[in-house]
Amino acid sequence: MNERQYEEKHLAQTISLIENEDEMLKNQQKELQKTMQNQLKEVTGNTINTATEESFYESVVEYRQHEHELTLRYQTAEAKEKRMNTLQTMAQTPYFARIDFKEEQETAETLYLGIASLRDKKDDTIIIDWRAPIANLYYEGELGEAYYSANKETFTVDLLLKRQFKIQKGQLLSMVDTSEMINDDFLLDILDETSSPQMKNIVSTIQKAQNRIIRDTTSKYMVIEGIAGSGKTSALLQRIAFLLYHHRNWLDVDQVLLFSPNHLFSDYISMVLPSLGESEVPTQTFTTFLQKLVPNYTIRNAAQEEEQFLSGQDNPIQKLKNGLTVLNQIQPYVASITHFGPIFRDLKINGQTYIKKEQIRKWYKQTNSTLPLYQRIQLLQTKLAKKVSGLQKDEAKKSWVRERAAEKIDDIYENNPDLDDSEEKEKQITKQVKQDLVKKKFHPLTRQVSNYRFINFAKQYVHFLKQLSENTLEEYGISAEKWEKSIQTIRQQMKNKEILQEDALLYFSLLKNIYPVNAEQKARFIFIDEMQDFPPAQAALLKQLFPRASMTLCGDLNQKVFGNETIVNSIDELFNGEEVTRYQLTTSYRSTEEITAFANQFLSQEDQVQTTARNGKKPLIVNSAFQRQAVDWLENDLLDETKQKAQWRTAIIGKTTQECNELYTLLSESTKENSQLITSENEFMKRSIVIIPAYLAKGLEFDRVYAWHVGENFSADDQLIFYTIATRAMHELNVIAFGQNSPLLENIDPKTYQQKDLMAEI
Ligand SMILES: Nc1ncnc2c1ncn2[C@@H]1O[C@H](COP(=O)(O)OP(=O)(O)OP(=O)(O)O)[C@@H](O)[C@H]1O
Repeated sequence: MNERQYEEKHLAQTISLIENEDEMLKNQQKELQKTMQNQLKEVTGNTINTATEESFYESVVEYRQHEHELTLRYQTAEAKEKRMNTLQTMAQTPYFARIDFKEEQETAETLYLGIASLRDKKDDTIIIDWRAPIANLYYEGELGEAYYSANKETFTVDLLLKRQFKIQKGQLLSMVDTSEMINDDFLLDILDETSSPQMKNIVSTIQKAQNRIIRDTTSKYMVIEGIAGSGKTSALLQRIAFLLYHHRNWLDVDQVLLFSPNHLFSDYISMVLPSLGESEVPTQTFTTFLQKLVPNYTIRNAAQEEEQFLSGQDNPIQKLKNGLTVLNQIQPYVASITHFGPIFRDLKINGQTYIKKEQIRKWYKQTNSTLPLYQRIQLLQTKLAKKVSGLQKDEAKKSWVRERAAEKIDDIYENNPDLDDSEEKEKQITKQVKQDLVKKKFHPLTRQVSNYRFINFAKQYVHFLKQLSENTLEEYGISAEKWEKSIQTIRQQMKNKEILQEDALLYFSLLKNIYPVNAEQKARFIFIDEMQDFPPAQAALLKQLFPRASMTLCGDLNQKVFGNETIVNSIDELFNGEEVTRYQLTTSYRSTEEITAFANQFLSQEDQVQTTARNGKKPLIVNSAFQRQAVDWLENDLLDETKQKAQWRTAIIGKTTQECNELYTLLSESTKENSQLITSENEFMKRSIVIIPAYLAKGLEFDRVYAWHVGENFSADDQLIFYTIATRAMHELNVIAFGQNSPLLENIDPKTYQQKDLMAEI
């Protein structure tokens, strides 16, 4: 038997083991639904009959033992369900690599690496989880002396073999032995594959630099910077899977918060964790997160709206609020109002005042003045609750209550003829009815007290904004007049129960310092993707809310598409004095060398060394005389589907939604049928050709990209937008220009692209 035949046989045996375990768990699930007694009787019969490979179960005893071990391992129905999902994925691709090694005097061992572990009937390990410490030998070890660490100890082994497999649908397609890193051809093979509407995992080809990020369990705060397509998102998701495994004794998916820039992107990455055998971690945008904290207002996220992204103009007020300056002033502000107390409001029912704000302030002043504001407010709340209950007692004595109660009692006795009509019973019922009547009337008041609505938060927020120093405003170039005007707008918005995201954040932070807000404290790991578009104030709030949580931030300053204040420049201030581990990823796995070289010319940052993994065609710039000619060329080119291109996913990326809409109307009916216009983050990519504006395309990737209409609409300041568009392409990039020339394309090196001049063809 040669090596290939050996591996094929091993693969078949492994798949049968997987199927057997799956079968066994399925049966266990069924049995769980029956009674304990039936279960005991039936388990043996059922499951043994279903065993497909006779030799597998040598005896009932052995089988029962194995079953017992499985039961112990996957105790709950939920764990069984999860394991069965994993087994289904494993039945297609049980493993992707094999390592052989020898530990000191021991005999050589062979381990296969997969998305989860698998044991045979003797409980011997057949497949090891890629996240197990020893699996690191595959990602980092070289043949010969190699090391791995487990439980803070380092073990030396003699690494004898590293073999990679390509297995699909249970079939061994190829295998290759490699000495050092993951074999280049193997990686290239994977990178050459066409893209898919949903991101794939990279478990079989994780690169050394990515592996360090994924397996870092010591850094509390981590910042990953890297060029477009260097696998930041991939590493981040693999890291989540790794941490869920590493901390499996206590970490649950609901303790992981994953922030993504928009819903379209969330959908794109949603299958990665399930494909690794993990439950999906619900991805959220910061807006949806904040909305839960500020439920009384509808949050508008103008920062992510297209106009702003396109105008490229900074909105100084928004910039100021999204930075750390204003947020940092909340605590001192709250300290400054503690003596006098916050702005109170009358407690009213239907316009009638029951407790005046002046009275509330008096009671506030009686609370212990050495305590911080939020504790004094808690004491005040207790006092108010008592007062409201006193008011209720007084109310119960009023004539309307007596009259309504008498009516009710008549009704009660009429409807319940058998009811005990003794004097005592009637007295008891009357008391209850009176109480209920008063309670109902006072319900709005009790709610106001329990929700701390005796404080006028909207007014307080406005007061906070008003006292911001002129110096602070000046720093951001904001005149006092402009500031005042913006405050008026906020007032109006809040009256309409609306609030801008940057205000909602500050408003919530203010609330949090005035009374004890019950925000969920569960998060232990926070992940932020595309951090270049995540303002510092947002990260700071997360840090305040979850002080124990570890944070992983990743992004690329070069793909900053919103003209906002960015976290990247505030890292030092944000993590003031705390250690932040920084990682850099400098190889692009997405785009070919040619596309990367072309796109790099639009970078504004001082750059790191960059490498790429693959080669392809140079990007093509198509110069057309007018729009119709450009559309015709585009439609023709889309039709030209050679065999390879037939499977490709294509994006036509416009600078604006408007331009995308316009292009769509110019397309022929047949092109329209085959393509999908995406203009909102709430849509999903369904077709293989999408027409999409730049700000929605960030983070996504396509086999082929057409940058639509790169003319005078792209100014010299739009470099980063253009960079983001160009780096969405994996294999082919076309830049379609018409109208006046764009200053962007003026100074680029002619050696980095090919050109097609349609004007000459007229
Ligand atoms: N180690 C790897 N093995 C195979 N493919 C990889 C590897 N690392 C990254 N890739 C692939 O490269 C592409 C880009 O990865 P990813 O989207 O994670 O990069 P990114 O840095 O987040 O990009 P962007 O900055 O554009 O958002 C994906 O198709 C991903 O599968």
